Amino acid sequence: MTLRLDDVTLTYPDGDQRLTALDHVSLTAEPGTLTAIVGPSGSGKSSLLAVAATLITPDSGRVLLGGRDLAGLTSSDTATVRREQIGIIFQSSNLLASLTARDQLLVVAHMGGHDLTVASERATELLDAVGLADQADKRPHQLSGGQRQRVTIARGLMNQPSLLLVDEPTSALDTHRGEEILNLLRRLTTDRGLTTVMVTHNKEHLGSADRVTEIVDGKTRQLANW
Ligand SMILES: Nc1ncnc2c1ncn2[C@@H]1O[C@H](COP(=O)(O)OP(=O)(O)OP(=O)(O)O)[C@@H](O)[C@H]1O
Repeated sequence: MTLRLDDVTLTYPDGDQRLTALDHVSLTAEPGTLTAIVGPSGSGKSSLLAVAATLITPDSGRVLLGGRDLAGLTSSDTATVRREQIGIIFQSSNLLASLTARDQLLVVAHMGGHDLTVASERATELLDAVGLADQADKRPHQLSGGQRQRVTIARGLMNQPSLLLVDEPTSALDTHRGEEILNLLRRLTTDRGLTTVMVTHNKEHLGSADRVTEIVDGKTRQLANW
């Protein structure tokens, strides 16, 4: 599904004033494409992801998913959209220490009230897709950082989202493992027709992106050559 942010402004309380985190931001991300968001610390990248994830309602402007304006939805409908259509891969992956890779995925299906037989097949398929078919019974401490990030990505895809939001997927990884994760995200985006929006600090990763949007002081601009 296409994600569209249309003239979105978001402010936070800042003493007795307001701090503008997103300043009339517009952005369109299409299915099967990977959009990278770059910008200095504090420029509004995480705020942009949080708005796209429906976790924060902007002060003004519209967020549309598949042409549907999310502002008109009740909070319970918004939660349903988030659960069924949006996969979120945030920096602190929050894998549960006591669960195997496979159970990290199944717990998502369990919370979503999904048929567990279908979920089990899906977990097997996803662990295979991220290259962890033979690591399914390992717990987080038995996996490398790159493998843990793969589990997080597979978990983010468990509910078959159409929009995948990713915050700094390689921040804890060395260059080689980071590249592998980028390649994986690129492949999953293409193969599954995902609309992927990824925040990254790493300029070397931009080659994998279809579009690169820079954000500075809450204002976006699309970079030339993308
Ligand atoms: N909950 C909040 N309350 C008040 N101000 C906030 C809040 N969250 C973020 N901010 C401020 O909004 C601005 C944008 O923050 P945001 O986290 O979106 O930037 P960022 O580009 O993701 O930064 P980083 O790269 O450091 O994670 C910053 O000035 C930040 O201090």
